[in-house]
Order: sequence, then structure tokens, then C-alpha cells
Amino acid sequence: MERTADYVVVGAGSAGCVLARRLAESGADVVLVEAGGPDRTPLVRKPGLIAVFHNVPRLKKKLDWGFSSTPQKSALGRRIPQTKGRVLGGSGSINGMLFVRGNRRNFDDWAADGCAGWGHDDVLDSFKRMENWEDGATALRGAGGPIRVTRQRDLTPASEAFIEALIETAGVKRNDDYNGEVQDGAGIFQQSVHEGLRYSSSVGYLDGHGLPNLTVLTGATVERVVVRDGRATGIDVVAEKGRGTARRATIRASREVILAAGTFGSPQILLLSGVGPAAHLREHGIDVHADLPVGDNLHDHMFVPMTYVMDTARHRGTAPYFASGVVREWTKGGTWVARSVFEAVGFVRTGQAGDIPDLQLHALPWSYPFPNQDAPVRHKVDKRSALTIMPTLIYPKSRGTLRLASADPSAAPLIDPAYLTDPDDARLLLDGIELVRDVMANKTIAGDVKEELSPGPGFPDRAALAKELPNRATTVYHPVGTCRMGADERAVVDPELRVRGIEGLRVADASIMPSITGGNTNAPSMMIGEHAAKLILRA
Ligand SMILES: Cc1cc2nc3c(=O)[nH]c(=O)nc-3n(C[C@H](O)[C@H](O)[C@H](O)COP(=O)(O)OP(=O)(O)OC[C@H]3O[C@@H](n4cnc5c(N)ncnc54)[C@H](O)[C@@H]3O)c2cc1C
Repeated sequence: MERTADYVVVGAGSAGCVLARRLAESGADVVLVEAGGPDRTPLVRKPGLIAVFHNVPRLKKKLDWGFSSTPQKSALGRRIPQTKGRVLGGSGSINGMLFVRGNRRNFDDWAADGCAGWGHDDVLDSFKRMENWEDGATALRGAGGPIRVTRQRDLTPASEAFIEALIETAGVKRNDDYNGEVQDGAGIFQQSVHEGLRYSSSVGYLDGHGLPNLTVLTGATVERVVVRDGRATGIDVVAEKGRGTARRATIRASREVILAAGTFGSPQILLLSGVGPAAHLREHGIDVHADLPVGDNLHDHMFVPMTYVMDTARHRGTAPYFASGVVREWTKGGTWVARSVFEAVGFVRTGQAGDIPDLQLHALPWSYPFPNQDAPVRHKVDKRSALTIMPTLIYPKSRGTLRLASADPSAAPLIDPAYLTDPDDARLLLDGIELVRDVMANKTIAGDVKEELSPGPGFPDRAALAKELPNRATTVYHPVGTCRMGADERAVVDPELRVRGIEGLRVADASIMPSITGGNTNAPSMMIGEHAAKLILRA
């Protein structure tokens, strides 16, 4: 197949679907290329079925790249799963649907660090354009956009009690909209879900797009960007043809190639294309087109699961419970299957915090695998009703790398987030665990708690927890930063998202974040898609 388009967008994930749609709306001819398959399955689109998908390896294999980290030296040599969506909608098709913009300070910090045009006031319109917020438009929130955003509803008594206990213990206020004026406080999670449908960027931006100039190719894996005389002219693709057969093709871009293949995919494609650290490329026999720090600055959020047996959490992690939920959803609707599994959230400041919250608390009324989620099958989940709290480190100091294991594009990259290598990260997680213990001992909730299941009484104090932390800390699946945006030699892309030293090539996805946002990363990734379209179309 030979094809030429104005723009070739690589990766139909959270950012890529947004970008491709917006470019096509301008009248340009756009090809969006995705390695995974279509997303029209209830497994993806019915929010609660994420619980089933993550527990059944056969299903997970169909929608996930199946990556793991390299052995983590500060985490007992563990290989920690690096789940990443391989399907239309990308990770936004398999994620928890929590909708969090981050702290406005994050974007002002990006701007102060050399990313002109990415301060909060600059990106606000891109956030607003994307969303259809249930309370309607305000100066800070958007209405009428493609992504429906609703508050979680019908909270279990356990989650309600957690919010009250957090307010009393941490001295924070109830916050009705952490995506509004202030982030601090305790309240109800917002989700990209409406009437039992997941609003991934594929659902919001691609479903029924009706644009004849937008071509979406699925089952097509991009091996490299074709670079001639310092300019990206197109991409080399391998398309699955069924029954194990494949066809190779080149798709040319008359204007630009834009990588939106995510924090692992975009740097891997750049490295395979000869854009990256020169010595590393030469080691793999790859000709160097631009010597750039591609794959550096990998960082991620971490948490430690803390599970409390509570009848008021109501849900049970058993096969019959799941089955009855699914049947009730299909016959009556409005069950837990129609919503995210997360209910309550807190943004609080530990003793290490500056002037914005540095700890996020996720609460879900379900038991959780323990001691960690490393096993491909979640083998140890208590069957009783339980509330799990995830104290989450939102500004990790540890920085890792992504590198090639091989010049073979089908080989998984070496993903080394260097978890917990900066001792401040473990200290903050320990502060978070201690805070959660205090919260759960507060009188507004303590009477309903039957037992701390995890970490549990075997780890009674900070010293014991510190020893156990490397065995329990795990990822929230928010990797960012491997194609850092900036204006200095640490940058892979400039603030217009252009790859330094190569014409006609940009990156637009979570990999460009110079530093991670304070909260779940899906909304910021979709914002990056919106903002990139603006930058490209005004160029
Ligand atoms: C299990 C899980 C739960 C999460 N929960 C939440 C949550 O509740 N809330 C939240 O805000 N965030 C959550 N996240 C994180 C969030 O989903 C991601 O930060 C976001 O989706 C990243 O968007 P992206 O566009 O950078 O990459 P992705 O959405 O990962 O998209 C990249 C796309 O590129 C494709 N691709 C990669 N390589 C190639 C190639 N060589 N050729 C062709 N296509 C390629 C991939 O298949 C994928 O479709 C979660 C993530 C996971 C994995």
C-alpha cells in the first residue's frame, strides 16, 4: 500500500484521537495509525468491566501491550507491570476513567521551565474545549465538548465516611470540584463516564466523526519514521492481515508526522528512527539523525494499597458478585458496572509539601490484590467487602529511562522507571500510609472498620512499613516524560512540540510532559492532543 496524507498521526490513544479529529476538522487529509484493534466491545465501553478485564489474562492480552519494568533495584528487583492500552482509545480505553486536570501550578511550572505557551491560562481553553461537564460551563469548566464528565454517584457508606474522616483528620475542606478553583480538599471523584458509557477519546472524538478526510487504520504497527535529509517524510508500517500474515507499507506525510504513541511507544519509534542518544543508537546499529535525550526523564506515580474490611463498602471481589452485577446492569442498568470503581478522592499536603497538595488519596470500595499487583493474574484478593485507600505520590523525584532492547521493532523496550531511587519518594509514601491509618482511626469511620487487611498488623510502625514498602509500592500506570518538552538540551521537543533537529516531526502525548501533573494523567493527555492541534493549525 502506498498512501500520502497531509498529516500522519501515529497512535490512536488519549491524545492521538483528539489530535487527528481536530486536524481533520480543518479540512486536512489525515491518517491515524493504531497498532491495536477496534474498541467496540462492552469490555472496553462498559466502565465497570475494567475489573473483569484486569483479572482475566486472556482478555487483558488482547488490549494491553503486556510490558513490565526492568528489575527495580530499589524495589527488591521486582518487575512491575507497565500496563498500556493497545486498542483504539489507547490507555484511555482500559483506564479507571478518573478525570483530573492536575494542579494549575503544574502548567505554570512547565511555562517557567521554558515551555512558553503551556501555562495554566494558556492551556485552560484546551481543557474546556475537550469537556462536557455535568454542572455546565463556567469560567473554568467547559460544556458541550466531546468528553462527558460526571461526578461519581450513589457512594457507598464506606466512601462517604472516608471523606468525612479525611476532613476531620487532615483539616481539609470538602471540595465539590477539584478541577475548579482549588485542588485541595476531600470529595467525590469525577469520571469520564455518562449513562454507562466510557468516554475515551475514541468514543468522544472518533465515533460517528463523519469526516471522509479522516482515515483510521487499526492493526497497523509503526516501525519507524522515515527521515530523509533531516526531514520526516512518512512512516513504515506493518499491517496485520489475519492468520499470522502481515503486509508492509509506507505512508507519506506531505506536511507532518506526529507521534502520539504514548510514553513508551513514541520514544521507542524515535529511537528506531535514529533519533535519540547517539551512543545507544550506534550500539544497536542504527544510523543517527539527531542526538537527543529520548527516553530520559521517565517518571510515574506510585501508591501503596491499604485495604480495610468494612461491610459498608458493600462490594465483593467474587465471580458470582461480578456476574450478578453484569446481569443486573444488562436487565435494569444503573449498577456499579455503569461507573468507575473509584468513589472518593483527597488532595492533601504532607509535611514535605510546598504550597500545593503533594499527596492524592484514591478510595475504592473494593478489596485489592496484596502485597502488590505484580502477578499477571491478581492472585490474592480478599473476598469480603472492603474499602481500599491508595495514598499516592504525585510528585516523584525518581527519574528513569526507556531504552531499546533490540533494533527489532517488535521487541519490547527496556522500561526502567527507577522507582523509589530517590529516598524522598519512599518518605512521602510512608507519610501517606501513616495519614491513612490516622484517618481510618477517626471516630467517624473507625466503628465500621473490622480489620486492616493490608498492610496489616504485621507492620505496626514506620520502621516496619519502611522495610516492607519496596515490596508493596506499585504504579498507578501514569508514566510520562520520555520525550520531554522544553527549551534546553534536556528537551526532545520544543514548546511547539517539534522534534529538535528534524523537520516535519512532532510528538503529542503524555511523553512530552516535562514533569508529571498532580493527579491522574488522562485529562492532561487529551488536553495535549487539543493543544497540539491548535499549535499545528496556526503554524
Ligand atoms: C490500567 C490503567 C489505568 C489508568 N487509570 C487512569 C485513570 O483512571 N484516570 C486517568 O486520568 N489516567 C489513568 N491512566 C493513565 C492514562 O490513561 C494515560 O496517561 C493516558 O491514556 C496516556 O495517553 P497517551 O495518549 O499518552 O497514550 P496512550 O493512550 O497509551 O496511547 C498510545 C497509543 O499509541 C499506540 N501505539 C503505540 N506504539 C505504536 C506503534 N508502534 N504503532 C502504532 N500504534 C502505536 C498504542 O496502542 C495506543 O493506542 C491509566 C492507565 C492505565 C494503563
